[in-house]
Amino acid sequence: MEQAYDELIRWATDQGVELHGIASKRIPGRGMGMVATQDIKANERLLLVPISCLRGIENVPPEIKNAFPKDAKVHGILAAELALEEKATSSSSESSYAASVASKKKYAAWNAVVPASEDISDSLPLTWDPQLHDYLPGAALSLLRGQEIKFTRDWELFQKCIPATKWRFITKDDYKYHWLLVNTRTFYHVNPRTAKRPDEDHMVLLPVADLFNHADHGCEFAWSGGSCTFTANRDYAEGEEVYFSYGHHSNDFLLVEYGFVLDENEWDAVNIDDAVLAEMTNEQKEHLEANGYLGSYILDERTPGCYRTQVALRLLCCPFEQWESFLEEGEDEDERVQENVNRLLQTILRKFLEKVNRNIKGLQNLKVGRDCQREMLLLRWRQIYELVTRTIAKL
Ligand SMILES: C[S@@+](CC[C@H](N)C(=O)[O-])C[C@H]1O[C@@H](n2cnc3c(N)ncnc32)[C@H](O)[C@@H]1O
Repeated sequence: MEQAYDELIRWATDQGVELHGIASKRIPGRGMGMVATQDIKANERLLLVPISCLRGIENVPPEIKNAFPKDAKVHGILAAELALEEKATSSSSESSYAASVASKKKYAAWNAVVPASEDISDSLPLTWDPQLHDYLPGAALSLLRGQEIKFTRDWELFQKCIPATKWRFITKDDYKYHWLLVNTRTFYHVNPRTAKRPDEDHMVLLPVADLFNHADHGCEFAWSGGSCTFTANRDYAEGEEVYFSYGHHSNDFLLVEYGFVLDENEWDAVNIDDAVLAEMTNEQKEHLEANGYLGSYILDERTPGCYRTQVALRLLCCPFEQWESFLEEGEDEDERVQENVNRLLQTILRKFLEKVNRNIKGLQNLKVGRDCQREMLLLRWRQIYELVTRTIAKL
C-alpha cells in the first residue's frame, strides 16, 4: 500500500506539485496524514498544488457532465464520476461510459490511495445501521438528516440521468461510498466560470493536499495565481504530524461529515435545545420564535450558556415585561436575574446529564452496528458529559 503513495507523489511531482519538508505517512487511527520530515519554521511553504491537478466540475468528462441537468449538484456529479471510473477500471463492463472513463487514467494514482469502502462505512454515520442513529447527539442527528436528504437527491438524479445499462453495476452503496469520499476530501474553490453556482457547489478534489488530517488549528491555505499553497502555521519538529484545519467545527459536525471526533477541540460545542425547550410552554416557544430566539442553544468552553440560551431562560426567570426589556437593552434591570438564570441552567444541565448517562448505558448494552461505531458514539457522549459537568461547575 505504501508503494501506492510513492506512486501518487511521483505522479503529483510530475504534475508540478511541490512538497517541502513533509511526506505522507500512515498514522494509527487516522489513515494517512502528513508528517514533517525535518524541522519546520512557521510561515514556511509546505505544499504547492497547481490548479491543473484539481478535480472539479470542469474536469468531469463531458459524457458524464452533460448527462446531468445544469442545476445538478457538483457533489453528486463528482460522486458519479468517481463511481463510474472505479467500475470502468474494476469490471469488464462494455458500456461506452466505462470505456471512455477508463481511458481517463489521469487520476489513477490518486484513485489508488483513497480510503477503502470499509473505512468509510466504519466511520461515517450515513452508512451506519439506522438504530445507531438514535444514539447520535441532537446536533449530529440533525446534520445527518440534512445529509440524507442531499444524498437521496443526488442518488435519485444519478439513476435518472445515467441510463440503466451504464449504471447497472453501481449499487446505492457503491454510489454512497463515492459520495462520502467527495464529502470528506473536497476543498472550496471558485473561479470566474463557477462563481455563479451556489456556495455548496464550489467543491474540488485536490490530490495530495487531501492527505492532511484535521486539527482545530492547522497550516494556512491560500489560492493564488495558478496554484494553492499550504504554509506552516507554527514551528514543527521533525516527525510531528502537520495538520490542516477543515474549519471551526464542533465534534458533532466532524463526526457526521468526516467520521471522527477530536480529543482537543477549541471549537467543540454541545446543543441543548431539547433540554431547554422541554421547560417551555407552547406560548413561551411562540414568543421565542416571534423574536428569532427559538433553538440553537449552545454550550462551549468559552460561554456557559450562549446569549440565545440566556434570552430563552430569562423567559422562565422573570416577568414578561422584564424579559422584553432584556431583549431591547441586552442587560437585566435586576441583577439577581442572572443568579436565577444560572441556577435554572444548572438544573436543566443536571437533567441533561441523566439523558447523557442513559445514552452511555444504552450504548454499552447495544449489540447493533460495529464495535468501532458504538465506541465512537460512546466517546462522543463521554466528551459531552465532561463538557456539561465543567459548565455546571462554572455556573
Ligand atoms: C481529507 S482526508 C485526510 C487523509 C486521510 N486520513 C487518508 O487516509 O486519506 C479526511 C479523512 O481523514 C480522517 N481524519 C482527518 N483528520 C482526522 C483526525 N484528526 N482524526 C482522525 N481521523 C481524521 C477522516 O477519516 C477524514 O474523513
